[in-house]
Amino acid sequence: MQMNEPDALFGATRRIGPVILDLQHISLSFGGVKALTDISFDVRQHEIRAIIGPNGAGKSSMLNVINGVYRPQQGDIIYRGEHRKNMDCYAAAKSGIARTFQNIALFKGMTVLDNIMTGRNLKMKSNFLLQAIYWGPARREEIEHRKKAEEIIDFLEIQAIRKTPVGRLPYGLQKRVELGRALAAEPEILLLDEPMAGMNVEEKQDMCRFILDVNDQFGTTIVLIEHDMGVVMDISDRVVVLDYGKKIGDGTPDEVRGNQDVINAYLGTSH
Ligand SMILES: Nc1ncnc2c1ncn2[C@@H]1O[C@H](COP(=O)(O)OP(=O)(O)OP(=O)(O)O)[C@@H](O)[C@H]1O
Repeated sequence: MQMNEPDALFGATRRIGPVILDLQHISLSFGGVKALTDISFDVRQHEIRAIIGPNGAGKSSMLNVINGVYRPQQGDIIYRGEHRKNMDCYAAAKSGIARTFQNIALFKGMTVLDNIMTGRNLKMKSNFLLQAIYWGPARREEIEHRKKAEEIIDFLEIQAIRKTPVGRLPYGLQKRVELGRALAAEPEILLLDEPMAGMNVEEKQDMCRFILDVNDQFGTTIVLIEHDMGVVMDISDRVVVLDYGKKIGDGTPDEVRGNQDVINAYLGTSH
């Protein structure tokens, strides 16, 4: 699919920009298991890009390649024009790629505020010693970071639970806190692994609204894996479809909906 005129495709009101992440011919195996075979797709600045596919299709593996958890045996990753054979977790986080996980990865005994503060770690400049004695620049920095965390708490409408230990919260709210922690890193690209899994309808609506608001108000580029087709088709600009580690579709929600290979893959798994 030709993507030369993004504004024409996405409408004048959206600020979809140039390609910022380009994955070319990515292949990844675990022993004899081919998780990804020759996958290529790109992500444009400010867009919401979904990755869908049946169970075991390779979606999480793809996110893990993007943020450096997995190193592909073949292929290239071009992020902000820089070519790499693989990403490195720290470098990915440092250069603006944040993510949430399929299974919530928060510190359950810590409060909402403190969990969100952990998302600021890479932004902290003062050294460990200054932080430990909470002196001078470290103190000023801490105040700045807390202010940012409080802004995120307001944005996600979780003021009432800011001092509650995360482990005491219902699942839907924990997912929202996890989003908050990822946002605290002020990412350029946000990777969301099944942000709505296990949620009821109301929680899903809230999460959809927050994802759209993050994209709209902060201009964050979003790459998400989601099983709920209604959600995917409603909020995504473009969708890439994987099946058994291969790409079988890529395009706008309407294009993907009409793709016979995609229809077959989904009908096949439902039997
Ligand atoms: N660390 C690993 N070690 C061995 N095999 C793995 C590993 N991670 C993924 N796989 C295999 O790679 C394939 C793709 O898995 P992956 O989790 O990426 O799929 P998925 O589309 O995210 O599935 P789901 O929707 O069920 O989460 C599967 O066959 C899986 O068993």
